[in-house]
Amino acid sequence: MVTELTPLWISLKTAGLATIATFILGITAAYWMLGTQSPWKLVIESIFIAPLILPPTVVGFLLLLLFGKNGPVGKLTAELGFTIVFTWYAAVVTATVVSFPLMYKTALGAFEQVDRHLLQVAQTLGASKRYIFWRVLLPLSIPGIVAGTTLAFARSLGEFGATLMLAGNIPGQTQTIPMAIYFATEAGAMQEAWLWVSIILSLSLSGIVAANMWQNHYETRVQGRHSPVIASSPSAHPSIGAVTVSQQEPGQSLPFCYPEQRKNAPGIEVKLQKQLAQFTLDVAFTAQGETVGLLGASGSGKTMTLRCLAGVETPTQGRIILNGRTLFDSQRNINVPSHERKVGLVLQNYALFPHLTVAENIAFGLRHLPAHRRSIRVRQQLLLVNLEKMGDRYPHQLSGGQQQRVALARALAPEPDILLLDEPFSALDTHLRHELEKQLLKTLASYQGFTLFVSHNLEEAYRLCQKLLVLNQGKLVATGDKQAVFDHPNTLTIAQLTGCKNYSPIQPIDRHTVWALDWQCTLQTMAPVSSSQTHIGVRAHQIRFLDSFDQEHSPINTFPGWVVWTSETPHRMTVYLKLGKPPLNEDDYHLQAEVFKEKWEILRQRPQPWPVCLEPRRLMLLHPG
Ligand SMILES: Nc1ncnc2c1ncn2[C@@H]1O[C@H](COP(=O)(O)OP(=O)(O)OP(=O)(O)O)[C@@H](O)[C@H]1O
Repeated sequence: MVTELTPLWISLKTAGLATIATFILGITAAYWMLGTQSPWKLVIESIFIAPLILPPTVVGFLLLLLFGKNGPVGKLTAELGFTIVFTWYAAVVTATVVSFPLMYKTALGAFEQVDRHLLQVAQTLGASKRYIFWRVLLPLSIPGIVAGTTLAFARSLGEFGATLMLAGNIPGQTQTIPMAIYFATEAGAMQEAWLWVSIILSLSLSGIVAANMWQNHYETRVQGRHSPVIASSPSAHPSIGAVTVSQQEPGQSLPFCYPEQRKNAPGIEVKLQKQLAQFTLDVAFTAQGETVGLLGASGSGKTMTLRCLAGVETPTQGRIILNGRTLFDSQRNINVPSHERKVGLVLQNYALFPHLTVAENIAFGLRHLPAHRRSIRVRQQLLLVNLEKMGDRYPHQLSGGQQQRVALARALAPEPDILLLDEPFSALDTHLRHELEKQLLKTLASYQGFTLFVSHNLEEAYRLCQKLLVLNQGKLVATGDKQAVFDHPNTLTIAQLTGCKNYSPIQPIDRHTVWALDWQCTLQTMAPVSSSQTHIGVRAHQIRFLDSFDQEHSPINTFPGWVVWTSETPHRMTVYLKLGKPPLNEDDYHLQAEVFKEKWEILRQRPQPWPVCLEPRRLMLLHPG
């Protein structure tokens, strides 16, 4: 049996060209779909997917209407002096159309898998959409795209029905392997049919096996590789080895100092509203070259505020002015894109680019610099965060604390006007938190811009920031110097959000005396009581235990207190107390007091009740809300 091999070449030629076309069209369509807000999105998506679910003969029929001599494309090509129908080009067209949905869907799935935070951070590092596509989105989608390309090739190779209708079965011209199989079987030439079946099976299966093997290999390299998977342009890869240590070494030479408010530092003025389906953010504040803590319960709008400042979220209305530069103004229709805002963003999960080394991550925002200066800056940033030996590592080869420092170095490298830190310590253990807090303080000491630090942790915010903003359900309920915010919370909500655990409704008795309804006691206050104040509060660590109880000579606001139950931490004891009379059960308590363990060891020896003093200067009179 001598078999003419042209079906093999025609199949390879048409499938190869169709795969190239599908690759370009599928990725372009997927990328467009990823970013579009078009109301026709669903309809367009259905059209993209249709060739996958329609019978091939229907696809062929529709293509015939389009490319036939009376169809719009057919007429156009006729005018240009050629026809597509019944040529091998027609086989390329049909193979492209039927394999397109596979490429499109797989590429879209791969794009959607890429962590959105990576793309947002890339924007804040000054990268354009195009740069982000080539440098972040595409490299991170490679396994999906390879899978899509393989499937598209296999599908193109196997296309039969639509090709038969549009290209026909012309031996030596349009006859592909599937047609050769069909017509060999029809003619009873089973050996020939078997040969073609074996060829197409080997081609398709070996393609899929090769793609799977490559994918496994790729994933192994991504999880534990030592060299980049995707070759990037040399300009984007600074050669940090070329920099000598005689360069400035900020990490070593910087004297440690608390980041004082910088007198001549530029400022930020923020007034913004963001309306969401179930939530409204409404904040206004100003700050100048200082570290400001943004405190608030979960869901109070801290991250949303940060996102609006970073430009990855558009406020519904308002104004953001940074160093005299308007970043956003709804009235003047100004919305500076994220990549032009000069903001540094450090997220909870750090969002390091997993396919780039530490040095490449830091260099990401330094594309505008010439290679040697970029290399120096990367080196400086590595020194600043004490990671000078880690430049060649990949993020997965770093500990959580090291990753956090890389994220900080990356955000600071382009010298942003504003540094936004979204709970950067939340993923770390207590020891590391403290270490990195010290590191952050040192780093911020050399940073001239304004820092907004989001945290749930009151003590952390207190240690790191000079000024505090307290958010409650989307509204700023307190702003000001941290000590003032903690000492004079003003409202019940601020007291609670700043960690006050003891509060009771009050009835005023005179200008400096109230009846605390929940605690069942009369209290003298240092501050005068106003009629609009509805509650009184005292912080747990400010409750005093006196040595002895003397009705005559005890300080004012001293009451007998019984311990209801206790809760222990490594260094402190929380003591739940009932004032005035013994508790009925373990839920019957008035106050929580916190004492160090040493004090507790002394207290616990004493007979109850203990003299509990709520000093007038420690009592906070609170407005509602
Ligand atoms: N894309 C969104 N669409 C609709 N609502 C959203 C969206 N993003 C956030 N929200 C809502 O906005 C509110 C504020 O969210 P945000 O993430 O700013 O809170 P947060 O204070 O940072 O909370 P946490 O401390 O838990 O991170 C929440 O009620 C949240 O459900």
